[in-house]
Amino acid sequence: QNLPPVEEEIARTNRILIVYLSRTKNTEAIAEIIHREIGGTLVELELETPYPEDYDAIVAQVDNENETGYLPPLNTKIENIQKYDTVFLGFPTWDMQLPPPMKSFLKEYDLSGKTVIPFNTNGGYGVGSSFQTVEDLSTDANVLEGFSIKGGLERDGILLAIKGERREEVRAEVIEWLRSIKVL
Ligand SMILES: Cc1cc2nc3c(=O)[nH]c(=O)nc-3n(C[C@H](O)[C@H](O)[C@H](O)COP(=O)(O)O)c2cc1C
Repeated sequence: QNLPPVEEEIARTNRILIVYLSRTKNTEAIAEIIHREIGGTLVELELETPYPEDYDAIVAQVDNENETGYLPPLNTKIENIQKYDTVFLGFPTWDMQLPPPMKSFLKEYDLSGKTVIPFNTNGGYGVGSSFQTVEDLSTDANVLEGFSIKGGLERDGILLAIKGERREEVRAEVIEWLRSIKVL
């Protein structure tokens, strides 16, 4: 169709979905930066039964879920996943893996034919197997190069690290990445 520029821009942003999981809000900061740059629908993944607040308790639970392959049921429901052609997926590294709720999301929703773009924060140990698992579970999707950056390290009492001046530095890196994958 030949839409005028403003309508074309609205149609484009209507097809972007940004889904993220975040406990201490580092990944949320990245999601917000992306959203401010390119628009779209921003959705935080919520569980039917939230994880425990206590750090040792969540570590133990996630370990167990990873070992058994348990997929925690989601409270979040995406209406009309078909209307999106680009899906950003944001998550922290947990147990050097993709967090179980993101595995639940990818099992529940069919992203075939879409462009999938992962982004991640971690405690300094990298993405582990998480980006590979996004590839493996996004059947017939076009998975673009992801973005990863150091966030907090709850183990050492560092919760939200992507704030203030650091957030502005990170914003510049996110913009550079969005340009490099040609979505900006
Ligand atoms: C249960 C749990 C497991 C974690 N496992 C890892 C890990 O294996 N490697 C790592 O670098 N960071 C690990 N972290 C740290 C987080 O990846 C890091 O703090 C991230 O920035 C948190 O993102 P958020 O603020 O969006 O929740 C873990 C944190 C939690 C809560």
